[in-house]
Amino acid sequence: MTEILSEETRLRDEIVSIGRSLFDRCYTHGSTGNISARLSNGEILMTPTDASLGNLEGSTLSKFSADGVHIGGAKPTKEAFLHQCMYCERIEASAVVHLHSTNAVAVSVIDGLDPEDLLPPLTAYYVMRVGKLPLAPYFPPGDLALAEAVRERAKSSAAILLANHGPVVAGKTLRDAQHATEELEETAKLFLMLRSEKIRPLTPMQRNNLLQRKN
Ligand SMILES: O=C(CO)COP(=O)(O)O
Ligand SMILES: [Zn+2]
Repeated sequence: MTEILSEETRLRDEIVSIGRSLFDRCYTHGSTGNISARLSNGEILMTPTDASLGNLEGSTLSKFSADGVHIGGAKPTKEAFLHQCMYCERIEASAVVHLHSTNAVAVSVIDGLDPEDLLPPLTAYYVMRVGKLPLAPYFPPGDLALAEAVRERAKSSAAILLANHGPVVAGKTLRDAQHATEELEETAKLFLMLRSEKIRPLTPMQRNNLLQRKN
C-alpha cells in the first residue's frame, strides 16, 4: 500500500513537471494537450479538462480505477477514452502524452503523405524514439470515434498523429513518452524545413538496424 502511494505521489509530481516543461518550451499552448500515467495497480492519473499543462496541480489530477471509472480529482480531459484506448493496446505503456505541437500539426494537414507512416527516417533518434507514425483520420476532439481510430493504429505503433489536431504517444515511462513526443515534433520541423530539398533519409538497412537495437 505504501509502495502504491509513493508511486502515485511520484507520478503526480512528474506529470506536473513534464507538463510545465513542455508548455514552457512551447510544445503545446493554451489549454491544449493532456498527459496520463498508469500505476502498477492499473489505476490511471490524467490531467483535468481545460487545464494548461504549464500550470497543473498534482492534487487535482483526475484519477481512474483500473476498469476505467473516474474515481477522483477534477473533471478529466475530454480525451480520457483516447488515453484508455492507448493503454489497452500498448500493454508495455505506463504513460501517454498528447500535444498540439505546431510542426506535427502542420504535417497532420499535408495532403498526399503515406497515412501508414507519415515521416521519413531522417535521423537515428527519430527511428529509435518514434519508429513509425501512422495518421488517424479527423474526428472532433473528445469524439469516441477518434479514440477508436487511435486504438486501431495503436496495435502497431506507439505514436500516432491525429489529422488536423496533433500527436499522441505512449511510452514505458512518462520520460519516454515525453522524449518521443519531442523527437516527433523536432522531426516534423526538419521535414517541413527540407520539403523543397532533395533529401537522403536513412536507408531501410540503417533503419532496421536501429529498430533491432531500440536504444
Ligand atoms: O487537447 C485537447 C483536446 O484534444 C485538450 O482537451 P482537454 O482540455 O479536455 O484535455
Ligand atoms: Zn488535442
